[in-house]
Amino acid sequence: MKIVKTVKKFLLLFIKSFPIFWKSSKLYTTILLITVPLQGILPALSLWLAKGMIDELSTGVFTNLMIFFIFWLLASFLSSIISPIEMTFQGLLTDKLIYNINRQLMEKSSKLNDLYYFEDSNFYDNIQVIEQEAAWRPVNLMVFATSVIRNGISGISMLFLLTSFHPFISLIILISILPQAFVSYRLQREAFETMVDRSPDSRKLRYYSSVMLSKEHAKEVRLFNLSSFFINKYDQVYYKIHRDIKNVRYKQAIYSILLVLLGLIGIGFSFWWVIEQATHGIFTPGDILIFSSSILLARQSLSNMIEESSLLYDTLLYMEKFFNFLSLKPIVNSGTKKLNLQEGDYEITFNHVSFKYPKTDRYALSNIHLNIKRGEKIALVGENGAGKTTLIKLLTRFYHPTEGTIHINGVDISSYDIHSLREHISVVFQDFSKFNLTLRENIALGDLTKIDQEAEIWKAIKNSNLNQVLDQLPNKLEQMLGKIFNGGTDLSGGQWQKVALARAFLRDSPIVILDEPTASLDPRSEHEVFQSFIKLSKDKTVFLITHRLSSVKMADKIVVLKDGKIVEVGSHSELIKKQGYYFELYKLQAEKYGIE
Ligand SMILES: Nc1ncnc2c1ncn2[C@@H]1O[C@H](COP(=O)(O)OP(=O)(O)OP(=O)(O)O)[C@@H](O)[C@H]1O
Repeated sequence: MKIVKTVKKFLLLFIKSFPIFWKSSKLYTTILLITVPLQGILPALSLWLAKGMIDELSTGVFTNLMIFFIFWLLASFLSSIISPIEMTFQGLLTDKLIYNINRQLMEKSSKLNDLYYFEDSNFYDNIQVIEQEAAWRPVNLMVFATSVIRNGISGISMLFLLTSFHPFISLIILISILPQAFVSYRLQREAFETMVDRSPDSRKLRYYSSVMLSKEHAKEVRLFNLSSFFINKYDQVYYKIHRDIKNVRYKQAIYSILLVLLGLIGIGFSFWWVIEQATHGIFTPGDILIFSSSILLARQSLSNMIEESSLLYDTLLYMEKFFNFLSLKPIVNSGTKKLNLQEGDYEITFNHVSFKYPKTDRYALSNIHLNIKRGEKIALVGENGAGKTTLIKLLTRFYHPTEGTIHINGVDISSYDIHSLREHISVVFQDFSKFNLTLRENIALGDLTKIDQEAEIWKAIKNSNLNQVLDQLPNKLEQMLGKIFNGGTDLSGGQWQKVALARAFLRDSPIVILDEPTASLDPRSEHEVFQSFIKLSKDKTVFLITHRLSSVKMADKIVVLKDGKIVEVGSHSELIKKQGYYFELYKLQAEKYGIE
C-alpha cells in the first residue's frame, strides 16, 4: 500500500511541477517535449527497422530493403544529432528554471510581511533548506525528469517490440524485471536519504562540517582548539551511518542477486521459446537478433527509469517544500488606510496589549498600556528577556498582539497600509543587517530615493559619526563592505553599527527606534550618536532600548519592563526618587561603573 501511495504522490508532484518548466520557457520546453520522447523511441525504431532488413535478406525478397535502410539511417542520424540538441536545451532550460524558482521564492518572501514563519524554528529549517538547495535542485529536476521520461518511453517501446513475438513475453519480462528494479530503487533511496538528506544523523554530519568551515565559529574553534572534537564527532556519526548503510547494502545485494536469477529465468524461458519457434521456421534469425537486443534494452531502460525515479522523487519532495512555501499566507495582513504623520500632533497608544509568541504558552508581554505623544523620547529598559524588543516588533507589525490593540491617532495600526506605516518608522535593531553592498548602498537602503543625493548621504555620515570609518576605506563611498565579494572590506562591530545608524538618519522618519544601537560603540561614539539623535529628532518620537542606564537619563519617559509587564514609568529623577526596580538596576550599574 505504501508503494501505491508513494507512486501516487510522485505522479501528483510530477504533474504539479510541469508548469514550472513551461513557465520558465515555452520554447525550450516544447523542444524537449519533442526530443526527449524521440530519444526514447528511436532505439526501438532502429531495432524494428534492422529486423525488417534482416527479414528481407533472409527471405530473399528485397522489396522494402532500401526503404528500411533509408529509415534506419535516418533514425541513426536523428539519434546522433538529438543528443547534443537535447543537452543544449536541457542546459538552457535548467538556467531558466533556476532563475524562475529563485525568483518565485524571493517574490513570495517579499509578500510575507511578518516574522511568524521566519522565527518559527521548524519552519525556518524548511526555509533554509529551500533556499540553500534552490541553486542545484532544479538541475536534478531537469536531468532526472528527462531521463525518467526517456528511459520510460524506451523501455515501453521495447516491450511493444517484444509483444510482436508473443503478447505474454512483455508481461513475463515486466514481471521478472520489476521486483529487481524496485529493490534497487529502495536501495538507492535508502542510501540517499541516510547519507545525504533527511535522517537526523545526516543533519548532524552537515552541522559538524559546517562548524569547521564557517566564519561564524572560526574564532572559538581555534581558540578552544575544538577541531579534533568536531572531527571526531563527524567520524563517529559517519561510521554509524556507514555501518547502517553497509548492512542495508549487503541485504539488498543478496535480494538483488536472487531477483536477478528470477529475472533471468523469465528471460531465459522467453528466449528459449523464441529459439524453439525459430527451429520450426516461425521466427527468423533476424527475429532472434532483435529479440535478444530488445530484451536487454527493455531491461536496461526500465531499471534505469525506476532507479532514476527514486532520485527524481527526492527532487520532487524538494518541490513539495517549494510549493508549500509558495502557498503560505502572511499572518499579518496590510490594511488600506494611508498613514501621514508629517504634520500635526499624533499619539501612539498601546491598549492593554498582551502577546505570546506562536507555539508558546508564556506571555512575552502582558497588559501593556502606554500613551506616547509626538516628539517624546521613550526609553525602554529592563533585564534580558523582559520584552523590550517584542514591544517594538508589535509596533512595527511583525506580529499581531494576542490581546489588546495598538493605535496611532485613534486608529488600530492593523488598518493602516503596512508599507505606509513602516515608511514612518526607522529601526536600528540589535541584530541589524550587514549587507554585502557598497557603503553608499548600505546607507541608502534607509531611503533608496536618496541614493544619489550626495548632501543627504553625507549628512547621515556626519550624524552617525561615520567620517573616521570612511577615511580608512580606499574606495570611500563606493567601497564594497563585507567579505563575500572581491575587494570587500569587513568593518568592526561598532563601525557596522554606525553604518546602520546612518541608514536610520537618512530615513529621517517621524518615529525612530534604536534597539541597543550603541552596544558595540565606544563611550565617545555613543555620546556623540545620542547627541546627534537628540539634536535631530526634536520633532520625532524616539524609542530607545538600552542596557546602559546612563544613556537613558535624557529620555522624557522611562518605561521599565520586567517579565513582560510594565513595572514603572517616569523620568529618571522620578524613578530614582521612587527607589523601586529602576533605582535598583541603576544603582547596580552606578556602583559598577562609578556613575553618579
Ligand atoms: N521568536 C521568538 N519565539 C519565542 N519566544 C521568543 C521569541 N523572541 C523572543 N522570545 C521570548 O520573549 C521574551 C521577550 O523577549 P525580547 O526579545 O522581547 O526581550 P528583550 O527585553 O528585548 O531582551 P534583551 O535585552 O535580551 O534583548 C523572552 O522570554 C524571549 O525568550
